Amino acid sequence: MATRIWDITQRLGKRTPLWPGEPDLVVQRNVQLGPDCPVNIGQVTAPLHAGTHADAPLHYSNEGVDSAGSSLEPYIGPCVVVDMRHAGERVEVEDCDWEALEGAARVLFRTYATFPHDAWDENFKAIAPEVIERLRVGRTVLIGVDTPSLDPQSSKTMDAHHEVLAGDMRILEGLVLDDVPPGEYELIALPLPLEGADASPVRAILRELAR
Ligand SMILES: Nc1ccccc1C(=O)C[C@H](N)C(=O)O
Ligand SMILES: [Zn+2]
Ligand SMILES: [Zn+2]
Repeated sequence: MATRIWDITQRLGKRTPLWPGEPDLVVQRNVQLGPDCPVNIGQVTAPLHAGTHADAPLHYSNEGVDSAGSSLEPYIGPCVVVDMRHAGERVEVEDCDWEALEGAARVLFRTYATFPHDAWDENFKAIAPEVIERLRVGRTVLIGVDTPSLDPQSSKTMDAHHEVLAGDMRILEGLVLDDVPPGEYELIALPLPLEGADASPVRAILRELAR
């Protein structure tokens, strides 16, 4: 039997919801295939936090590494998907099943029943910094969310991001977890080696674990 794969990546296009105030995501054609030209050639212009992406530490610290400088280790390996749909406006310590999270190297939080592909959701659930702190102490290396940020849209202090920084963990945002049952998987979500970039788009997938 072939190993099952879940694509947990948002499509990038005109309809991709963007953080308020960010410039449009544009895929354009610069060269057109025709009688005098053998190929089509395009160009993409996009905010680095559009769609499913990996924050680089440079996003929340001027001393942090950029997307090119980050190790790939956190972005590939065993992970746990947990269902947090029951949480309130923030995922709190008491909302979590700490038995399931014990020793988890990578944790993906599902908060949406249905991912909002067609509209920006300004009331997305944030993750409490105390949750990140506990994962940091437990040696988690990567935290992923199906929302646009770990911190609330209005945050000026980015407390959850700073807990991530303290543990030198990595972050994935904008995952699509609608079709993924809670449980253990292999995660593969590699950032591009973009120099000077504070984030990178990723193609994020989960693979069924061999049994
Ligand atoms: N575009 C922004 C403009 C202002 C403040 C934050 C953003 C973000 O994109 C947040 C991001 N997704 C993050 O949490 O890493
Ligand atoms: Zn981001
Ligand atoms: Zn972030």
